[in-house]
Amino acid sequence: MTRLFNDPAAFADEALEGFAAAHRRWVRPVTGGVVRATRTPAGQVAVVIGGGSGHYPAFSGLVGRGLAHGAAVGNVFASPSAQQIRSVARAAHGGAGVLLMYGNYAGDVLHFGQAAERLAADGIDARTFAVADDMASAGPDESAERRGIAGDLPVFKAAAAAAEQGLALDDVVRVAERAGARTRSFGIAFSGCTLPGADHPLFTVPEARMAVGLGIHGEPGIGEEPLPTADEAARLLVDTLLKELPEDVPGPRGQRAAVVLNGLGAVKYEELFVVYRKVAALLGEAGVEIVDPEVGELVTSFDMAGVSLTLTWLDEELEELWRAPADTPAFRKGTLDAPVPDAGEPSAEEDADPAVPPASEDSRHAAATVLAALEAVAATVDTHVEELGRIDAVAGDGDHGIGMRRGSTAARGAAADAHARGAGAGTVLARAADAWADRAGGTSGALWGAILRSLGTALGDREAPDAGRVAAGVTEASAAVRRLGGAEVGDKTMVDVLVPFAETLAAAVADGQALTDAWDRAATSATEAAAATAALLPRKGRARPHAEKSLGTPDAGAHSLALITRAVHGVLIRRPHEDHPHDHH
Ligand SMILES: Nc1ncnc2c1ncn2[C@@H]1O[C@H](COP(=O)(O)OP(=O)(O)O)[C@@H](O)[C@H]1O
Ligand SMILES: O=C(COP(=O)(O)O)[C@@H](O)CO
Repeated sequence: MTRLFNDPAAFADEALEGFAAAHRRWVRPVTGGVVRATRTPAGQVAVVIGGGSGHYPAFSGLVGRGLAHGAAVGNVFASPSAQQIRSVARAAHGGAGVLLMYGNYAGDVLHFGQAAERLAADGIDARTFAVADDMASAGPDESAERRGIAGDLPVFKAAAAAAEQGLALDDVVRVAERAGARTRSFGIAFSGCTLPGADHPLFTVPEARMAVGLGIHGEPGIGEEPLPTADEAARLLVDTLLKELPEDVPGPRGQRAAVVLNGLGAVKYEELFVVYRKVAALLGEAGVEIVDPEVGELVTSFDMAGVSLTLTWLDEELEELWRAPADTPAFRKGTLDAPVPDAGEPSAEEDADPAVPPASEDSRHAAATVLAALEAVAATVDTHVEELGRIDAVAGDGDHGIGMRRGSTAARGAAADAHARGAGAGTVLARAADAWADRAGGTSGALWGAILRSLGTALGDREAPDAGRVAAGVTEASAAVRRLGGAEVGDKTMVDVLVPFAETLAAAVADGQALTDAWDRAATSATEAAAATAALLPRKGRARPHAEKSLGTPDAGAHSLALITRAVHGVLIRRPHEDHPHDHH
């Protein structure tokens, strides 16, 4: 249970604010997260890590000398937005490039990838690396699909220590890749976490049972077994990790390994030590030499009761990097001179109030309908916020409603602002797109940003947005989401709704139907397609490792998209004159 909070929607921001206030010796707040209190030395690669809130000390607690140069922090269990990441990276940059590091989740991959592109456009050499250590989330033949859990720590540390040694960006990336390839984790859980403001946990485990193969977002385990003793738990963790060694490790005997026994939030340190005692004995029996073990809370999931074991198989270089000193709020090793905080550069803020480009009267008129549509989107998301969270919690992380509400509310606000300043339909949509992606983060934030951006580009600020333009915009939005997320029809994502919606709309418009009627027909096909996702097995995103559990429940993002198309139709009916904007002339 998370008991102490104010407005749940403000929880992540308020936690970050308090964290920064409490750790001024190490960090200073910037837009989107924190950076080291000390400036990144000129010529040193900056390692910027990040992810959702709710995992402390990941990610902000790992910022300091010897570890990360900055951390971008998203909302609860949602990746930070590309804009947040870019802002943190610009503040952390020491002139020698940036390596962005995060756990392998759809939202993080999308936003960190976009941030790297924006940094490149700013003239900063930026690379990305996703940690994928969790053995439970995909088999060895699909190891690139694995999610990142407590293996984040040794992989981040290897790369950051390499940066601290002065290695060039290419070499820091090489070290990250090598540490990632040699790091595996596996975990077990006894109860799920309860998000701030929620009244029940994201999952429960029956009395006297344990979930095997945990995630760090309240995803249920992939299996269930009787509750073990501490020694049995240790044996399960060690045996699982020893079953899959990296390609270039022929056997455990004689190998040296960094070991992390991680508590997820509600397992006592004493319990962890009882388990560790047996972990150490079993690894010793297998002939593994343990190097600088860490036992404690390193990557958590609010109050989830669970524990995971991580091994990084060391070579000479990785061992030196693992043992190198570090001084961060939550992770210290060896000794470093006292840091000398400096004010650093002012954080790289975006132009807060960019001018609105000129627009034709037709387009400004259409912008009022666009604003009404975005108001209807925010209202329908608000009405269904709990239902969306519930659907997402069946096999995902339960935050779909929260993320969609943050995004759609921000989009409505930005659209209203742009409209009030005389923007055309294209600009209103473009501003709404940026606000949605920036405020929501997460997978759906990135994808909804792309949807609104595509529509905005198609409508523009000049021509009257007739049915043909709207249909072309929706078709481009469908292509953009597939391009960005890599999902196709049948993968059980919003793509299963977006594709039939776009195709039905385009076909009806090509048949000569008015926009209102064509949209009505397309929204009906969207509703049917969303319901049909219940029968699918997820092949992308958070729900993938829990494929069977999701059978019978529709995809959350597919469902929210269908609700939105229907709500927008309500606006088109109320403002049918927008079907025929030229009637005014
Ligand atoms: N690769 C992808 N392509 C398109 N849509 C995706 C993809 N991965 C996930 N989704 C959609 O995103 C929805 C989840 O959105 P959100 O709650 O923001 O996710 P997360 O919490 O994983 O960031 C899913 O229900 C699905 O419809
Ligand atoms: O949940 C996280 C990010 O993944 P999404 O796909 O955006 O939900 C975050 O907590 C770990 O970075």
